[in-house]
Amino acid sequence: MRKAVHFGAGNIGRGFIGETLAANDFAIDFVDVNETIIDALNQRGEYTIELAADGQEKIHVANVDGINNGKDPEKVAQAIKDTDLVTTAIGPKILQFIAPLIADGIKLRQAAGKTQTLDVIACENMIGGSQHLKEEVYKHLEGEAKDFADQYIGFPNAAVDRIVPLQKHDDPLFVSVEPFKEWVVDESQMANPDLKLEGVHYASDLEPFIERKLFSVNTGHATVAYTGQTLGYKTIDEAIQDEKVLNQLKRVLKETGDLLIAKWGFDRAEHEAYQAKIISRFQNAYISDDIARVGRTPIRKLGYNERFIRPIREAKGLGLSYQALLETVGMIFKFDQPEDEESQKLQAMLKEQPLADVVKEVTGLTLVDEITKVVG
Ligand SMILES: NC(=O)c1ccc[n+]([C@@H]2O[C@H](COP(=O)([O-])OP(=O)(O)OC[C@H]3O[C@@H](n4cnc5c(N)ncnc54)[C@H](O)[C@@H]3O)[C@@H](O)[C@H]2O)c1
Ligand SMILES: O=P(O)(O)OC[C@@H](O)[C@@H](O)[C@H](O)[C@H](O)CO
Repeated sequence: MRKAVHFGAGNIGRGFIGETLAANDFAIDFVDVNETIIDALNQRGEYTIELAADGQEKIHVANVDGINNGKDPEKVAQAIKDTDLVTTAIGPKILQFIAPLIADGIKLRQAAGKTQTLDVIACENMIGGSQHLKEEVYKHLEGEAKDFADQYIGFPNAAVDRIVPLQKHDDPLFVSVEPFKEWVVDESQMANPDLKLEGVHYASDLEPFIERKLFSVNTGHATVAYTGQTLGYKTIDEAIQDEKVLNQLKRVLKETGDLLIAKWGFDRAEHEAYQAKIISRFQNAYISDDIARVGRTPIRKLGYNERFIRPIREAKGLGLSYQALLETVGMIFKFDQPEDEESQKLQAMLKEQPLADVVKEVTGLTLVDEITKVVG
């Protein structure tokens, strides 16, 4: 049986990556700092996924265990030494913290003379996720270890799509997921192109896929969250029932759709069908997804290359409309969730600094005037 090391035994980690790896006959070492989840994985060696749809089909994932990287970092490096594949779904901001562990694993492979090529796939909602992880890992490698990594380790970018809300069950491993799933990997960046997973699409160029996903699913999802929050809703399914929210979602998708079609030449009818599918996924009555989750880490979501600012910049560059995107950006600045550290940081910045300075700092943007108008 082949082995995989997966960082992040959270919602998408167990709810999608774990399912796909198990279906491809991998034994999985999940790495996480959540002790409850790691202990449960080690005690049971298996868990259950439920599809949130009519019939509520169950999928069984076996041959799993857990490593707590907070307590046992050496064990993680050893696991990487012996593995066939590394994946992550841990959050873009956390990649820098797991990078030293991956570097240590690469050094052990080098010391053991292990020349079997290995791919490290970051399954995060970000453009260039695996290549960003590579940069972080390389900060902990030098000399021959770097040469070894250049030769034998790949960091292919990826796009992963499946809505997995926060889980509220007695069983800490049970995970309810939407039936839809899409995982795309950049084949051109792979070190081991012979290892292909059933259920994963390998593309020669990931960029159109990741932009289509991030600027449709995630820009749209966040729009429902931020518009919903301003109207007092707590979950995506209840917010989207409000015509004002649905209308804002459609306006935003029209703008990102026009941009994606202009940039990548997508067929308009196909893209509109893709958008309609996304709206129906947000409306899934079997899923109750908290606005707090979907809107989480608003400073990250306001980033220069993220789901709002990048399409705004690019639409402006092409002379296309971005008014609805701009309006949603205005709402992000009002996202005030006591349990979200970034939201609290943003609110504190808004109290302490002039609005234009905050806008510039978080978006890295020169369109400060336009944004301050919609926030103000
Ligand atoms: N949930 C979704 O619908 C979904 C879909 C596609 C992509 N994603 C992306 O996947 C990533 C994870 O999202 P999620 O929803 O599964 O989040 P999550 O919070 O459910 O899972 C993240 C896991 O990482 C663990 N973690 C945090 N810091 C860690 C550290 N330093 N070391 C080890 N483990 C650590 C947490 O304990 C948690 O179990 C994000 O980048 C997200 O954008 C999520
Ligand atoms: O994970 P984030 O914070 O980047 O975005 C929140 C949600 O939009 C996201 O997790 C979606 O559920 C997911 O990307 C669907 O594929």
